[in-house]
Amino acid sequence: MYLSKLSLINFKNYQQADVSLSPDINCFIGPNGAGKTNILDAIYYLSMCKSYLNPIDSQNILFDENFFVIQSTWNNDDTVYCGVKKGQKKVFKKNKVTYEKLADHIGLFPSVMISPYDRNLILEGSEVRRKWMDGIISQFDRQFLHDLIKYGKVLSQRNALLKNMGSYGFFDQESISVWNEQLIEYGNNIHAARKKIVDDFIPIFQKYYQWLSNNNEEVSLTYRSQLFDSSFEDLLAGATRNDQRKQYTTVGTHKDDFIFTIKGHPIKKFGSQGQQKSYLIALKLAQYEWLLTQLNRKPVLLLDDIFDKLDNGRVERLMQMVSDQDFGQVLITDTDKERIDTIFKNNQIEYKAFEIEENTVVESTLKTTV
Ligand SMILES: Nc1ncnc2c1ncn2[C@@H]1O[C@H](COP(=O)(O)OP(=O)(O)OP(=O)(O)O)[C@@H](O)[C@H]1O
Repeated sequence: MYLSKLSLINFKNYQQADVSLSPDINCFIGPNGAGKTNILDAIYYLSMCKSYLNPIDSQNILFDENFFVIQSTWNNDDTVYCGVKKGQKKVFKKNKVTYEKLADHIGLFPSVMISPYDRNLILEGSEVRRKWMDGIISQFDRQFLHDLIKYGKVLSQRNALLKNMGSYGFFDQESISVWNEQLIEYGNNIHAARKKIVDDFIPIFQKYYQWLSNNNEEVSLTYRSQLFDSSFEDLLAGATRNDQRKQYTTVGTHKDDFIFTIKGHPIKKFGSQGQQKSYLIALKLAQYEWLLTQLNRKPVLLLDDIFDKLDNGRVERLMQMVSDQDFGQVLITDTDKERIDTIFKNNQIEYKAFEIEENTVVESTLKTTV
């Protein structure tokens, strides 16, 4: 699965851009703010029907315009179209046929982005990590996505009821129990799916981290959930008073977390910047391998600003890995032409280069040949 052609109209800083890509490695080079990440984000849109960076579609329209269009050709054959117009519903088409539900598109043109914004996975609260893990599962497990949406709806109804009862100063266990049943059903399914993926995911993730760090450091990932300690029924029963007092649901899978550690300690506190970055890259490469296995198609790998904070050994091992045949199409951004050229020449890797200047993408003459 690879993207052969990409055309942008009024997407972020691009009034118009047309790019013909190599099925292997593509590098986008330009100064800060040139629009390198925006190219990767356009591809992420085609894959996931949304921006990786800005969830508000209309804010991805070029300033002072009222629509954007992203068009693409995949494997020189399939076309995918994304159109956003202010005040209108987003339109997605595959081979000129409009999707009724965007969810039907997810998983057909998979991609994995590795970006400096992934730091949030380590630094922020548990919600970011749950969303990331749930996003992976949802790409191949429609039932999980359904259960997740239902769980969210039931949870907000239950919370609204608790708040309502709190403000009127009464508590009716029977009304609450109506929601408990559904919460338990969907919650147990979510827990089982998260547990399954983590069990399978850990060895893949560790394999990539070992490779990157040259077997130097031991890392782990643990799924933490209240459902490991008690059944959901017992948790809810035990939390009745607390829920009543706090006026929201204090137990359940919406409290789950994924704990990231290095040498047995939280990576957030005890990992260096390079180790944290390596950890995130290994997580995302594991995500890549996982999706490839589940979807049976190679995702496009989007590497944004990947070289920053990594030592030369890790950079070289990473580039050797992604240029290997296990990976398909790769897009890389960097500010430094010389660095790109040196890394690829040293590793005898061929690539196609693009330079970005003044909101224009130009195919570069820079190209290494093995
Ligand atoms: N809706 C928009 N309309 C016009 N320009 C936009 C819009 N959204 C973002 N931009 C511009 O896009 C540019 C940022 O692009 P991008 O993040 O792709 O840069 P980059 O080349 O990756 O930079 P860096 O090397 O600093 O990471 C900024 O100049 C920003 O003003």
